[in-house]
Amino acid sequence: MVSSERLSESAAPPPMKYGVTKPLSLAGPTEADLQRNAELEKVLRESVLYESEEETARREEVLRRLDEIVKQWMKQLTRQRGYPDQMVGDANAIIVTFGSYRLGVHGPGADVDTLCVGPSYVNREEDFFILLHDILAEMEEVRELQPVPDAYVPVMKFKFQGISIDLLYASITLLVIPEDLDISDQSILYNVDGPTVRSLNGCRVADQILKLVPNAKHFRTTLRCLKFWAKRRGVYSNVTGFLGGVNWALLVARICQFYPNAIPSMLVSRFFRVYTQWCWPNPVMLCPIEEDELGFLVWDPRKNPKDRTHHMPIITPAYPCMNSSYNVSPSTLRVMMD
Ligand SMILES: Nc1ncnc2c1ncn2[C@@H]1O[C@H](COP(=O)(O)OP(=O)(O)OP(=O)(O)O)[C@@H](O)[C@H]1O
Ligand SMILES: [Mg+2]
Repeated sequence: MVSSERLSESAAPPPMKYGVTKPLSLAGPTEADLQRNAELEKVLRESVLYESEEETARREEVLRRLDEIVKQWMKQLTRQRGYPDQMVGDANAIIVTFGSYRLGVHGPGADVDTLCVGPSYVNREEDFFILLHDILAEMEEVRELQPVPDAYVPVMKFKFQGISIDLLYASITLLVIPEDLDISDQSILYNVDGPTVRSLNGCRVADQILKLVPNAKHFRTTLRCLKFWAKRRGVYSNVTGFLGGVNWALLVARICQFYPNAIPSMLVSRFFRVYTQWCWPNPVMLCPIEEDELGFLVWDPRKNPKDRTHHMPIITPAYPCMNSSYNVSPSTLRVMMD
């Protein structure tokens, strides 16, 4: 005889699949979990992990100003190049955010990662790093302007009204940039060079992460908590071989996929349960790695010998998928596992 419990189990629809495997558990919170969650949220609030309303408003104002500045720069440049009036009228550039600000997990004083997207006739080397640089250098509100054109991801760093900004530039194969440009669309990568793909990648990754988690609010609270923990434990830093913002975000997002109905207090404990048992270098990924249709290098240890040397692969979810934690060494991995 089949028990009624078994019967109802087999009659239920197959569980919704998030990511590359089925969930590990569909359990929701118990009373005790709800109580622990309220305590967790209280601790996060008391630890000043959230910025004030005033700071939020200031960041928004700074982003509005930046958007105005790049739009003016674009019009001025289009006019100087002698394009017809209609094209000057249509000339446009947009500012989009990525990183922790875009994910909604930035704390007080965090930088804002921004990308300016411009048309095909406006380049990074001169138009961005010389013309826009000089416009910014003249402005009262801009301090500590520091161009880094030769970085793996070329960037202009500065403070705008006291807020730290990382500004990247991507010139795409359009003559006019629409205000509602969809950066997630793969066609944006046609005919662009490596630094441009890498510059667009941050926004594409942030968008994908938010799409691939079952509950963005729970994801955010859990990530805030893990970032707080990692900073206190001294393991929050990409450059020193530990994990940075995007790596922690991907690890937490995968836990959210494994436990789609869990709330942050449960997700934090499952995080440690899963990753203390994880068999590295098995990769953590939020979705299957797409084939390299456009010819950009994607993470593939079967094809690329270098990818076989990665100790803790945490794969980005937007084409071209890469390992975001190539800096981790056996010793930093051991420290994090301990
Ligand atoms: N190693 C990396 N691999 C892939 N993308 C990266 C890497 N490092 C940075 N990025 C991209 O640049 C963005 C900004 O990096 P940043 O170090 O400011 O992290 P963050 O997520 O914004 O966290 P934080 O709150 O510390 O600023 C990341 O979210 C990610 O999209
Ligand atoms: Mg950042």
